[in-house]
This record gives sequence, C-alpha cells and structure tokens, in this order.
Amino acid sequence: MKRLLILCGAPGSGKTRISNYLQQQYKFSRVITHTTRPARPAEVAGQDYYFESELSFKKHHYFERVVYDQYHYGSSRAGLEQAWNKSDNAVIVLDTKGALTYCQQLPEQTICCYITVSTPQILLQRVEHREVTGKKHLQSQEGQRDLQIPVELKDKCQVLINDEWQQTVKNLERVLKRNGLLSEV
Ligand SMILES: Nc1nc2c(ncn2[C@@H]2O[C@H](COP(=O)(O)OP(=O)(O)O)[C@@H](O)[C@H]2O)c(=O)[nH]1
Ligand SMILES: Nc1ncnc2c1ncn2[C@@H]1O[C@H](COP(=O)(O)OP(=O)(O)O)[C@@H](O)[C@H]1O
Repeated sequence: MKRLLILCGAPGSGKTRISNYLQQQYKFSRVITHTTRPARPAEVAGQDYYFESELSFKKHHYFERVVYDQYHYGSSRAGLEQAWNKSDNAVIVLDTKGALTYCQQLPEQTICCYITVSTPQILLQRVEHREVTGKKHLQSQEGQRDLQIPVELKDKCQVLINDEWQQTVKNLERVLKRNGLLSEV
C-alpha cells in the first residue's frame, strides 16, 4: 500500500534532516514541492524544491498551496504520484496548514508527524546562520503559528521531539514500525 509520511513543524525543528535520513536510510521518496523562495546555497533545484518565479509558480496545478513568510509554496498530485512511482513510502515536508489538508483529504494514506524541540531557543540557534530566510521565517506569523501543534492536528499527528539526534532516530523508527513503514535496506 502506498503511504505518505508528513513532516511538519516550525523552521529549524528538523523536518529536512529527518526527511533526508528517511531517504538515505529507508529509501523513502521525497515529494518535491514548489516555492518562490530563493534557493539556499546547498539546495538543488528539482531535488529540494522546484524553485519558481512568481509567474512560473502560477502555471502549476496544486493539490494545496500556502503563503509562508510572504513566499508561495505548493504541492501537486503529480508530485505525489511521481514519488509513489519510485517507492511505496513517500515523505513530504509541509507547514501545519498543508499537513491538515493532506490529513483531511487522504486520511487512509497519510501518517503525520509534528516535529518540535523542548525550547524555542533551540530553533533560533539552528536557523540564525541560515543564509536565506534565517530567523525571519521563524519570526513570521506562520513560523510563530507552527511553534505549537494546531488544535485540529492534535488527534491526527504524532509528536516527535527532535532535541538529541540519536534519540530522535529511535523515536522515529518506533513511529515507522508502529505504522508498518519500516523496511530496512
Ligand atoms: N503547505 C505547504 N507547505 C510547504 C510546501 N513546501 C514547503 N512547505 C513548508 O513551508 C515552510 C517553509 O519552508 P522552507 O522555506 O523550506 O523553510 P524551513 O521550514 O525554514 O526549512 C515549511 O514549513 C515547509 O514545510 C508545500 O508544498 N505546501
Ligand atoms: N537533533 C538535532 N541536533 C542538532 N542539530 C540539528 C538536529 N536536527 C536538525 N539539526 C540542524 O538544525 C538545522 C535545521 O534543521 P532542518 O532539518 O533544516 O530544519 P527544518 O527543515 O525544520 O527547517 C540544520 O542545520 C540541521 O542540521
């Protein structure tokens, strides 16, 4: 059965690191989403995101789309199908608004994880040296909203605390096992 693991949470919570780990360790395929945010130095177009202009962003068909810190982000059914063609287990990184849309629209196929840390100070330390967006994302309305799990997601998401990496991996693997997603390679 094709499944989609959703990772949502505040900037710096560790969504991307966890997604990379799942891709490397368990051959999850990543759903690539679209954004008008400029690429960060280490990001690769078509791998981390489809980087779009304001104009090109509008040309795609989205399953859901959001504005986050003034940039546009959107994900498509085609992107999800592409990921599922590569692997039955796909992962997508979303804000909490997008996560709720997926949980509501695809309840049978989605498993949602809200990633968080013990204190907001940790998030600040993790993002303040970022060359693109830096602290700005975190301080934006959407960043502040995503500091806590929205009420509507509480009964739909498993909460994963990402303070210490090895512990995160253990807890993540527990979540994968519980949901029948673990197939070690
Ligand atoms: N709803 C939705 N959120 C997205 C999509 N792509 C990325 N995001 C989210 O947009 C937010 C900003 O992403 P990004 O600029 O990469 O910043 P980061 O969270 O600081 O790494 C994060 O919460 C992402 O999970 C999308 O297609 N749809
Ligand atoms: N458990 C952790 N301990 C220390 N640093 C971490 C941990 N998890 C992630 N990081 C680092 O924090 C920064 C933000 O993580 P990232 O995965 O990019 O967050 P997000 O995608 O949620 O914005 C990155 O430099 C990442 O390597």
